[in-house]
Amino acid sequence: MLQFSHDPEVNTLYAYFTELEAGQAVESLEYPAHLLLDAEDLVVGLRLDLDDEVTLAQLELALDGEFGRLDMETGFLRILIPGAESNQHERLEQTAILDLDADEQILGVELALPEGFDPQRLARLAALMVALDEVPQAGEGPVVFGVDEEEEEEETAPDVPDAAEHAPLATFRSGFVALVGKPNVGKSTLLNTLLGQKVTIVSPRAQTTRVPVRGILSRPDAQVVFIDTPGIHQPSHKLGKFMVELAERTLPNADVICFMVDISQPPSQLDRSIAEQVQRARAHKLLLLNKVDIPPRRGTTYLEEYRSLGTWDMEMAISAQRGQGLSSLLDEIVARLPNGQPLYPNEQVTDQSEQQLAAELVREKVLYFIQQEVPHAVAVEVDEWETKEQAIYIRMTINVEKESQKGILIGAGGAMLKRIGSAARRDIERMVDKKVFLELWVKVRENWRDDLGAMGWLGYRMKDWR
Ligand SMILES: Nc1nc2c(ncn2[C@@H]2O[C@H](COP(=O)(O)OP(=O)(O)OP(=O)(O)O)[C@@H](O)[C@H]2O)c(=O)[nH]1
Repeated sequence: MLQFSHDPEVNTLYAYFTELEAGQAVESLEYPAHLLLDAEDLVVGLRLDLDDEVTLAQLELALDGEFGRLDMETGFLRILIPGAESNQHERLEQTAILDLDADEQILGVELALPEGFDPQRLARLAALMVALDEVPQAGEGPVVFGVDEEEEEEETAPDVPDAAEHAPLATFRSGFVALVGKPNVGKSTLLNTLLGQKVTIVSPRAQTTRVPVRGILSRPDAQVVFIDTPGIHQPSHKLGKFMVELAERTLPNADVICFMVDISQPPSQLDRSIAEQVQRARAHKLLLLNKVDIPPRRGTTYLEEYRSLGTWDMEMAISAQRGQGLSSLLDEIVARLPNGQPLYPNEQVTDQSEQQLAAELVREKVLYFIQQEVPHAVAVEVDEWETKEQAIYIRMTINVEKESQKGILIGAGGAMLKRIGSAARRDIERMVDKKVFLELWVKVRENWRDDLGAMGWLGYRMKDWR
């Protein structure tokens, strides 16, 4: 487990490798530390320069996860958030304090941040941040009691009043809102943040979303049915063609189209051609300039270039990841929906079943942990789902296209598959609120992405979307 807390009052970042309770940490050690940074100078992890005094046994918690790596030669312990890459680091002036328990296990680290440190540089850690209940006392270790989910939602999701009581139906609004754009601009992140829960998977890799996913937001005056679409791209196989076709099909039926772009990057040819398609639709058209939290390179903003891609009812700068600008966005969307009755029951949040989402969560972990092309060749099937009183037993097959991909997925001694399985299991448990036993198998289905029969078998069938 990896979690962080930030206490701006004492300008300290805490990283925990286990759930801590008051007084658990009884001893401490000090070592030089560095912040690990990504290409945008944002913190994605930390490095501790350990020495021989620290034994491997003491590092069990720090290394028992998808985040910790120890370089035996240098003694560098690197803690990196899943999916991140770091190519630079920043040495901290003060040594880090490692908190140890009675068994001398290293439980977590306290890092004094440099003076004037901009907390926005911790943005990448957002998903792993927990509330700090109490400023730790020296030697006592940080005190944390899990995430307060309600509080977390309030921070990110816009304030949506309880939908139990409707406005009179004559003034009630409802309709479909398509989220479209090229891969990786943040469409799925936006949907999850708007709904305050995960209904669609997210990854740093392009072409994560494969089929349209509906996310339903109900409030007293309106029901908005968002459609997260696959990123429109130049397809190189039948699966890609299927994904793009499904995304394009949402355009004619949408009441509002949110054309999403990544404002930290200049527009590409793909942005231009998607903008042209959007312009041809009859819907209201909003230009969403996402990722405003990323500082523009050399002060350049691409606002004018994006603006000139079409005629927009409105443009809005947002950060889907941090929830910035989303309340006003929601109001602007609702104002453009037609009068109409709710399309789904109030309590329904998505059209995805738990089984579909669980399979997607497994694919999400593959996208996080495995490099190169392999994740794109993966399709996950649920073979068995048996709900007992206390637990759910799930068996899934991860399909790949080649034997070599199967090898990568399983990893040495099955290590990679284990890693994927335990990360996915944790997420599925959170979703179903039950203990989960997850069994994963890997199977080769040669070139399934170019085989319509196999695609259909794996759930990518055009007639299901007519
Ligand atoms: N800095 C920053 N990153 C973001 C923001 N929104 C999304 N991201 C990141 O951008 C990457 C892509 O996000 P997704 O939501 O999967 O993008 P998508 O447009 O749905 O991608 P496809 O499924 O490939 O079409 C992920 O690593 C997100 O964490 C944002 O507002 N700011």
